[in-house]
Amino acid sequence: MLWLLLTGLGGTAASLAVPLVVQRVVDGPVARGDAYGLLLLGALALLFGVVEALLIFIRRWTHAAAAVGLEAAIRDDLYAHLQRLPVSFHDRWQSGQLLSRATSDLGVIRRFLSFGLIYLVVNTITYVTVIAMLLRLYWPLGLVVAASAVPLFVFARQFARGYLWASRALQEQQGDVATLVEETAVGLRTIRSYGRSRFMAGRFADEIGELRDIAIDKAGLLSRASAKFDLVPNLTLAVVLVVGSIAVAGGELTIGRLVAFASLQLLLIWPVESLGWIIANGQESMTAADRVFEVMDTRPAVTDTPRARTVEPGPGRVVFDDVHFSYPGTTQQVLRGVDLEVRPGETMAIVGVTGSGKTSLVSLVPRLYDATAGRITLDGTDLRDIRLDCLRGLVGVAFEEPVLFSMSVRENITLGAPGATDAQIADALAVAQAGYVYELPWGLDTRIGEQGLSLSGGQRQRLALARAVLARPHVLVLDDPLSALDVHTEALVDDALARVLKGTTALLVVHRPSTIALADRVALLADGRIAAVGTHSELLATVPTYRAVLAAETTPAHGS
Ligand SMILES: Nc1ncnc2c1ncn2[C@@H]1O[C@H](COP(=O)(O)OP(=O)(O)OP(=O)(O)O)[C@@H](O)[C@H]1O
Repeated sequence: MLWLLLTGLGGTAASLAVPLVVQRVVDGPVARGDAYGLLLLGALALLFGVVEALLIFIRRWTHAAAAVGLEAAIRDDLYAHLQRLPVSFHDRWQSGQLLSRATSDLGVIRRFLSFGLIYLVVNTITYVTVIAMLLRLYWPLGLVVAASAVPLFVFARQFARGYLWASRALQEQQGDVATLVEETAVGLRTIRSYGRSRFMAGRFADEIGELRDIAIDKAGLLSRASAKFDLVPNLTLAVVLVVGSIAVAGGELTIGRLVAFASLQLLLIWPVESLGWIIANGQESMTAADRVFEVMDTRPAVTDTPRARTVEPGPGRVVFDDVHFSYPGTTQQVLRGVDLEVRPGETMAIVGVTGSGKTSLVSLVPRLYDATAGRITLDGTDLRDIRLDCLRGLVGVAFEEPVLFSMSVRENITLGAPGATDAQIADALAVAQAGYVYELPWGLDTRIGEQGLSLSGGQRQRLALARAVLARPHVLVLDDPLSALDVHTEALVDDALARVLKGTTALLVVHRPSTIALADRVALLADGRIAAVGTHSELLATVPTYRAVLAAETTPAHGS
């Protein structure tokens, strides 16, 4: 950046020197008919020209590395920050808006840092220097040129205000379009199967149309402002030429001085003309920076407390102690005083009607969210007192919606256990009944498509289950991980899973009675509290609500 600035200033100084040489050429060698003097001054002008060209070359050469380097560094910070932000942040934000901030907004900022900002500094210094030189050459005309800054200032202010609004609108709209593209790509099957392709295309056309309209309005603002900016120096030049010629005729000014004056003034045309573009670029990057900082300034809500420490794996007792929970930014109390003890090595099934808060309850264990009141302990230590990376190493999770990344099968499975051997992977795959991966074209090294879309729902769930099991977690959280499996495969997985669950403390959100059989005990969640805890048969015999919940969950699952 320093190189950019120094070469920018050096180049401008060289170009400003040329008119002063011209003045001396006209008033000296040309007036006297001195050929040798002309050659000398001509060579000097050439030297300045060469120096300017060299500096421009260095500036262009260094600019890419500086600007692209800055952009990459900011993008890196933004991505790292997004990883630290809690799940609740991502619940609230459309991914397209994040995408446009990480891509197009950073591009706008880069353009400003590499061009706009440099030209703003260089052009301002050029402007002030030229005005000072003009005042020195012939002050009455110098004052005329200086006064032309007043209308420029007024136009610039008007333009800046209008443009700020338009830039923000354009960037928001770009985010909305990115969101729509992302949603369409992810939901393509649903859109196709409902025959809504044309409807979605129409919606996209509307959004794109709005983007186009804002962009055209914005371009209109810039072109109107540029025309005004253009007019001012050209009108001033006309005044200078007329008044200057009269002054030369009256003997107050030499021709050489007038030529130098006019040449210097021509050097002002570019800084003034570029003003519109620089302001536009500045306003765009200001709104882009605002948008990036909306993300950067969001403090991660789930973080390590100063007391947080690394703990050694203990027996694995998980205790919920009067746990209350509402999602950030909402008033609805999802959990209202949950008391539950999961004993070491025990598998506890969580059962409740749809929307009763089962997923919310188990999300608190790996601290995807923090309880709003009460506490959860692991072997007697409050979860908030365990370092996050340690806690997440101890707790393995598989959710109903399995997310697979655009990587090989092996990389997907070993996400939580990067050093796992092939034998360990084979064991995990066997538990999850996911042996089908060996039949894929490149076996474990097969790259699976975006979100594993080339696999079936059941296949994806089994991979996600293998991933959770492979990490040999101390506490396993399984949120209905078998919902997409057919009855036969589920039975096979259940058998294998039963062996894994034997030695592990587990929380299992389940709907189907067949999976409940895996659990040692069952907790019934109702009205944000644990209404009953016991073995499946105890609850069946003594708790009518339990029977009702299971009946309600079983009916659609078995399609009868
Ligand atoms: N990210 C979120 N932000 C705000 N509210 C949420 C969020 N996720 C869930 N909720 C609300 O919290 C309540 C409990 O949802 P949760 O997903 O925990 O229920 P569940 O028992 O797991 O349901 P299901 O059996 O259908 O999976 C619901 O009323 C839901 O609307």
